[in-house]
Amino acid sequence: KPDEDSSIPYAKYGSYPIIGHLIAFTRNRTKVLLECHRRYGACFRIRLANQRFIMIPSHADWMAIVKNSSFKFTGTELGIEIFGFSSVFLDHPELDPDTHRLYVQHLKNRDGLHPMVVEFVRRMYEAMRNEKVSLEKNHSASKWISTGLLEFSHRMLFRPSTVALFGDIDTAALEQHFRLFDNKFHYFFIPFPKWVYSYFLRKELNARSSLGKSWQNNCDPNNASNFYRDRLAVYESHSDWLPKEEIGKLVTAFFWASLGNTIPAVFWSLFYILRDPKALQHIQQEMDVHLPFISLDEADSSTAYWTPEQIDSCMYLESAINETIRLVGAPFMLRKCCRDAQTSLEDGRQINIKAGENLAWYAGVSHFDENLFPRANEFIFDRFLNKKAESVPGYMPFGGGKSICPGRFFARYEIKTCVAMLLRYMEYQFKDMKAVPKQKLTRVGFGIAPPDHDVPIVYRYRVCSH
Ligand code: HEM
Repeated sequence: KPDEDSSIPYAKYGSYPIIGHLIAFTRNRTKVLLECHRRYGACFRIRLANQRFIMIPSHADWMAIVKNSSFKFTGTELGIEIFGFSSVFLDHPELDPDTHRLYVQHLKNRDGLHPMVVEFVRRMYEAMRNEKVSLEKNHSASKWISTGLLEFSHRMLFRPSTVALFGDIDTAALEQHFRLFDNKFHYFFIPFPKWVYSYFLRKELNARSSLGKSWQNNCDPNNASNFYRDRLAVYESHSDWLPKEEIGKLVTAFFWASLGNTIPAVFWSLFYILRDPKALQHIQQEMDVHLPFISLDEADSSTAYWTPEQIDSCMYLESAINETIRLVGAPFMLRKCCRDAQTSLEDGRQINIKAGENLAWYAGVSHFDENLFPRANEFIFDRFLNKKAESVPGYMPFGGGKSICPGRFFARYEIKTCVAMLLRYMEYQFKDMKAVPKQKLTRVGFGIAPPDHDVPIVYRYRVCSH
């Protein structure tokens, strides 16, 4: 376009007329962006059908953009596209600071998070004990159970996480709708005309609206987290303009955010850790020191389960999970320029951005930068040992700036608990140790993509958990 900054080149690599980089992106977006970064340097343009983006590959340059108030995070607009929010939210920006205050109070704060983690661990024990007891009743406790590692991760996380956050609700009813919507989630990012959704994604649209309705019907569940209660109270305080139907959509968005990336993160963490004998040895050793032995058979309401502090002490486990998330966590981060602006790049250039232009950063480029992460393609379980992942340059699987994922601390506790519980209470075998799945390509860029196919495993509960 004539008034755009001509010093920002259009990346010809992988581009076709009209659709731009869409096909190359569908095939392998990490490869395209790494190659464009190599050819065009610190700033270039790409096009995905009718959407155009200025890519900023360096995380240091991106951090300058995130701090610049001319570039806005368009969360509400994304919510309209993905979760069908009404445009009424655009006229009520006051909901945003209220929501972020609750994130700080409950999710980003050690004291606020504590009861939710404790509840999650308790629910996890409960789920495992129930499964073990029912297997024993059927006299099949010693039999190996065949499943897929992704399915296993889903089952491990779904109920304990949902009830820890939202209280005693019928998770089975939500589960089918979640699976349907989640499976096609990525299509809702593409601004197709409305008829495309109603025609091709009708089941998913129905699943999304069923989720919204079930939150409306479950507006005060027992044992909900303080976070959820306070959140509902905030919505209530805006009831003069916020209808119940929209509240259902807001909760659906949070519900998806709490699971959509965490289930694949559990899968990949188990996948990498369980297949790395050295990682396993270190993690088992620290678990023996820090996580007390609680028999699944004896656990009851008076049991003192693993505490967040005990889980915090498992440093190798923390490092291995951070490393897993480096390898598979590759969100696109977006900002919209709201007034003509300038920004300086690390290479000394100044670029001009016009109001309305979109900027994007992609974690996959930094996470595989050999200068930042030597032997970047390898899983090095102790890479993050004694490091605060948050301050490692270029490490941004949870985004950055104001819109950074508020659930990242809770997610880490969840993943650590899942891995530790499996190691403590189960025996497992991979059917094929050599098979390495790829990430589901259409999902890459939205956080953590699940594998393109499930990995067969067998498992059974240990006879004696002491
Ligand atoms: C490993 C698991 C997870 C990953 C990789 C992840 C990643 C992300 C990313 C990349 C974003 C967007 C950041 C941006 O655009 O700057 C995000 C946003 C968000 N995440 Fe997570 N997330 C995870 C788990 C969770 C959990 C467990 C929760 C809730 C308990 C959660 C709640 C949210 C919410 C509410 C937002 C939107 C924040 C806003 O509106 O500003 N996430 N997450």
